[in-house]
Amino acid sequence: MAVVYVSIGSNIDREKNIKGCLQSLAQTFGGLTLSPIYESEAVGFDGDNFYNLVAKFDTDLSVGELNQALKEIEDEYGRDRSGPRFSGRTLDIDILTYDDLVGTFDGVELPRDEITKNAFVLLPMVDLAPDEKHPELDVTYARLWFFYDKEKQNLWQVEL
Ligand SMILES: Nc1ncnc2c1ncn2[C@@H]1O[C@H](COP(=O)(O)OP(=O)(O)OP(=O)(O)O)[C@@H](O)[C@H]1O
Ligand SMILES: Nc1nc2c(c(=O)[nH]1)N=C(CO)CN2
Repeated sequence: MAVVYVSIGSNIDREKNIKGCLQSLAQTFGGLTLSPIYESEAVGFDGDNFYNLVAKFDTDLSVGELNQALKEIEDEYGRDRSGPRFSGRTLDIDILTYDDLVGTFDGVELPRDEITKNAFVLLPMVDLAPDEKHPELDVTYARLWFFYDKEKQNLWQVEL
């Protein structure tokens, strides 16, 4: 069994899509541990605010199989892959870490570099695993958050 952390985001029909995503993930992978949900402004493009969270679960799937399974869940929620990379999205699920793997596996870069770049990924990761170490940097997530430039992004916790 591998322990996986994934980030989940939506800025179109976001409450419905996030709730549906969590149901589908639970159905496919069993028990999930969830961070709080955060709202933040769209980073990188001018669009509606996002909801984001991080989920932790166990899986026997390989990295490639997991990536495929997550894409199928994205597709269930009407993900349109034809638009520009930075545009509104019904549902985005990205693998952040898979055990302590470092490198590129079936086209998936691990750990995902958004962990250290975006508060909407790093803060929910800190909520779930403050004392765990980032596999590549060998520094705890709590420490990464301590050094994160908090001016860079405004985000606030929401209840669905
Ligand atoms: N850590 C990762 N998690 C998921 N996909 C990854 C990762 N690293 C690389 N990839 C590759 O990037 C592709 C992402 O495709 P997708 O259609 O989800 O793009 P996107 O969601 O528009 O990009 P992003 O999620 O970065 O905004 C995946 O098929 C995968 O091959
Ligand atoms: N706040 C926020 N901004 C984003 C997000 C996201 O999940 N949250 N995802 C993006 C593309 O993956 C681009 N910008």
